[in-house]
Amino acid sequence: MTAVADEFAVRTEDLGKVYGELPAVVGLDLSVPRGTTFGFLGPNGAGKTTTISMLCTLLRPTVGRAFVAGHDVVAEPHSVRERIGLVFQETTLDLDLTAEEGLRFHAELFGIPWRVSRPKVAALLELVDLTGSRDRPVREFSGGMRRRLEIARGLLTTPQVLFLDEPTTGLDPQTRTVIWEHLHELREQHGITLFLTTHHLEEAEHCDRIAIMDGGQVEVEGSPAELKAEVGHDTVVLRTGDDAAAVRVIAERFGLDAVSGPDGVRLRVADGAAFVPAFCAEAGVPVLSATVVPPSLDDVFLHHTGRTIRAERSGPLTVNDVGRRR
Ligand SMILES: Nc1ncnc2c1ncn2[C@@H]1O[C@H](COP(=O)(O)OP(=O)(O)OP(=O)(O)O)[C@@H](O)[C@H]1O
Repeated sequence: MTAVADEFAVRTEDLGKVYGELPAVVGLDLSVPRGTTFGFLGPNGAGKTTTISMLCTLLRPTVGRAFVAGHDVVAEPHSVRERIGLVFQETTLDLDLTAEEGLRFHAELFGIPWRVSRPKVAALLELVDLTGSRDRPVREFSGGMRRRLEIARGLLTTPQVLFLDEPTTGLDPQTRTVIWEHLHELREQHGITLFLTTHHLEEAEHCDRIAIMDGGQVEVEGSPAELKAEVGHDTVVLRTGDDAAAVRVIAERFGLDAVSGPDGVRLRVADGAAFVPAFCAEAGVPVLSATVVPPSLDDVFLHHTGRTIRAERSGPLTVNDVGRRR
């Protein structure tokens, strides 16, 4: 353990994992301050689960080092395990047990007797709004209730860091909002560090900082606001009386490329709010509406990787891909 590592909930140095010939995670250097929410944003196959598995001591790194709550994941796996909670992508709840029985059983697995865990179980069920359903079998729970119960289970051992792999995947937007309310509450009340992976842009917006991961590498890291500001352009959508003429004016007077499509004329411009009145003054065609859209995290992803997060990789990553990208 080092003093530097201890300041951070998670810290990695050149961490990497190779599966056979496949470099799934390459050269990862991360420092996540305690008490913050950190998100790994990337498409399927980016290496997010592999990273989280190494940090949780479930997978041995091929190269590099990682410290969680100040402990080395390879040299001190037990110390790491004592300080973390996990919420996996796939549900691992026992569907035949009631919510309360499941939590009690989990606490006993960690050697915590019922007389000790009982008040904690009650408080956690309350935290995730499941007190009224504590005696119902989990089989009867909705996806959102199951996920909330898994979050409660991840907290039973009072972790310093809670790892969540795709915490709200497969849930409807309303349930996602509820789960995020619980996660924010957790952080406020207990100062816990949340480390999550996601390929949902809205989920990434909840994080203090995100790392955009693609092809096993972190492309860029920062707060969602910083990353969006760096993209440096807005998207403007115009509805005009003559879209073809509007595209010509934009090219001739402003030197910008615009495209005309079913939703109107669309272009990228550094400052959309300044462009719209300037265009209206010069247009020479009626402007029916103008919309300025600030950059989204999808634009950030596109900016750094050359493709949208929704686009899947066309095939598995190879050693040559990584060589080219480095
Ligand atoms: N046990 C394994 N053996 C071989 N290759 C693996 C193994 N686990 C993952 N991979 C490969 O490593 C790469 C990264 O996978 P990983 O599951 O970490 O990505 P991910 O970003 O979590 O994706 P998803 O969002 O789909 O969960 C992928 O190309 C995947 O096929």
